[in-house]
Amino acid sequence: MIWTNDPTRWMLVAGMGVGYALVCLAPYLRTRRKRLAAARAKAAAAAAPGWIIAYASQTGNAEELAQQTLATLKLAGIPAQLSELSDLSAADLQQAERILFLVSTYGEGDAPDAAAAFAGRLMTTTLPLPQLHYAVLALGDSAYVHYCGFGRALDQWLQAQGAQSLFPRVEVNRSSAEAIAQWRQHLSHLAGTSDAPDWSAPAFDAWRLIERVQLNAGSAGAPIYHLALTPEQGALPAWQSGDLVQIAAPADPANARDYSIASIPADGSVQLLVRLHTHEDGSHGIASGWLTQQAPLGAAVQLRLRQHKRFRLEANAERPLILIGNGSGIAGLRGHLKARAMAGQGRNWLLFGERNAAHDYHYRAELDGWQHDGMLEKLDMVFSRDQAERLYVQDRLAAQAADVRAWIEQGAAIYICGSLDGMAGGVDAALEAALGREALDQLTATGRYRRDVY
Ligand SMILES: Cc1cc2nc3c(=O)[nH]c(=O)nc-3n(C[C@H](O)[C@H](O)[C@H](O)COP(=O)(O)O)c2cc1C
Repeated sequence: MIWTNDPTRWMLVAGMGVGYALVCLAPYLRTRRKRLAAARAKAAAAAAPGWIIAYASQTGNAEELAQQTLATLKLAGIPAQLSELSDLSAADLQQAERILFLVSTYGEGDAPDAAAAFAGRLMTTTLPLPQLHYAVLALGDSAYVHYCGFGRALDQWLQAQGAQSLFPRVEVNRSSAEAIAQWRQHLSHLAGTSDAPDWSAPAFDAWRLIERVQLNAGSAGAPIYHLALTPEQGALPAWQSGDLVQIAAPADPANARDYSIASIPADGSVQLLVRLHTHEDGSHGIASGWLTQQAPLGAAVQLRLRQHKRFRLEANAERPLILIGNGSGIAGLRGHLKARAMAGQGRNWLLFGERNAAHDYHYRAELDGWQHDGMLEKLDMVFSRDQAERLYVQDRLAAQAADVRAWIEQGAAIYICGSLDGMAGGVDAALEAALGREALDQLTATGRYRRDVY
C-alpha cells in the first residue's frame, strides 16, 4: 500500500469522492423531486372540489355511460363522484365547479321519470351559476319528434343561468358508437390523458327466433306479430316483467330498437309484439321488416336485455294494479299479468284499446282464462271501430272514474303501456279528471303511476 502525506493528493481523492457521491445522488434527487411533485399534484386535486357526474336514465344507457365517464376521470387522477340528477339540489349546483350531465329523453321530449322532479323543481327557476363549467351528453332517438329534448332543454337552461360549457353538447342517437367516441375524446382532452380505456360497446348476444305468429290477420291496422326467442347458447337469463330488449337488425346494427317484453322467464322464452312499420313509399321499417317478414324461423337475432326499473312491479307487487294500454302496448301489460298470475295476485284491472274485436283481440284466450281463474278481476276491452261512435280507453276510464278512485283508495298502482299519441295524453287527462292533478303527481312521485309509452 502506498501512503502519502501530500495534501494536494488528498484534495484530489476527496474531490473524486464527492463527485462520485453526486453522480449517485442525482437520479435519487430526480426521483424524489418527481415523487414530491406528484404528491403535491395529488393533494391539490384532492383539495379541489371534485367533478360531479350527474345522470338521468330510464333504462340504464345514460347510467352505464356515466359509470364509464367516472372510471375515465378516476384513471386520470381526477376526483369525481356519481350522482343521480334528481339528487342534486340548487345549492349543489351553485357550489359545483364542474358537472358532466348524461341524460336521456322520454315521453314528449321529457326527462326520464326519476328526473321529472329536477326538471319541475329547478329548471323552472332562475339560479345564477356563473362558477359552473359543464358538459351535456344527451341520449335520444331521432325517430322521436322531440329528439334529445331533455338534454337540449337542460343545456339551454344551464346556459341561461350563466354556466359555461366546457365543449358543445354531444347528442347520442340510439347509442351511436361515433357520438360516444366523441364524448370520450372530449373527456380525454379535459383529463389530459391519451390512454383512456376503451369503453366497451353494448354487448349483444345471439338469440334464435323460434316462433312468429301474426295476431291480427284481416285487421284494419298494420300487421302485428307475436315473436318468441331463446338464447343460442346457455340458459335463459333472468329478467322481470316490465323490462325491455334491444334488438340490432343486421342491416342497421348501430341503431338498435327497444321492445317491451311480453313474457316472464317461466315461459321459457323472451316474447315480443312487433308491429310491421311501413313508410309512405311502401318500404318497411328496417328492424320491424326484418323481424316480421325477412328473418326465417331459426334466424340468429342480436339481442340484449335491458332493465326497465321504472316500469317494473317492484314495491307495487303487493298492490292492486290498474293496467291501461293500446295496440302493441299489450306486450308490457301481458308481462305484468303473467307475473301476477304466477304470484297468485288477482287484483288486476285491465283497460285495453284496439280497433275491432273480430281481428284485434290479442291474447283473447289467455285473458279469458285469467278472468275465469280469478287472476283478472276487471276487464275493459274498448274497440274503437265496433260502434258508430269512436271510443277509446280514456273514454272508458272517464266513465269509470268512481271505480278508479275506489281502486286508488285501496292502494292500487297504475301502469300505462302503448302509444304516446292519442292514448297516453288522453289517459293522463282522464286520470287527472278522476283523481286531481295533485294526487296524480303524488302517485308519480311514489312510483304508483308508471308509464312505458312510445
Ligand atoms: C318509451 C320511450 C320514449 C322515448 N322518447 C324519446 C323522445 O321523445 N326523444 C328522444 O330523443 N328519445 C326518446 N326515446 C329514446 C331514449 O331516449 C333512448 O333510448 C336512450 O338511449 C335511453 O337512455 P336511458 O336508458 O339512459 O334512459 C324514448 C325511448 C322510449 C323507450
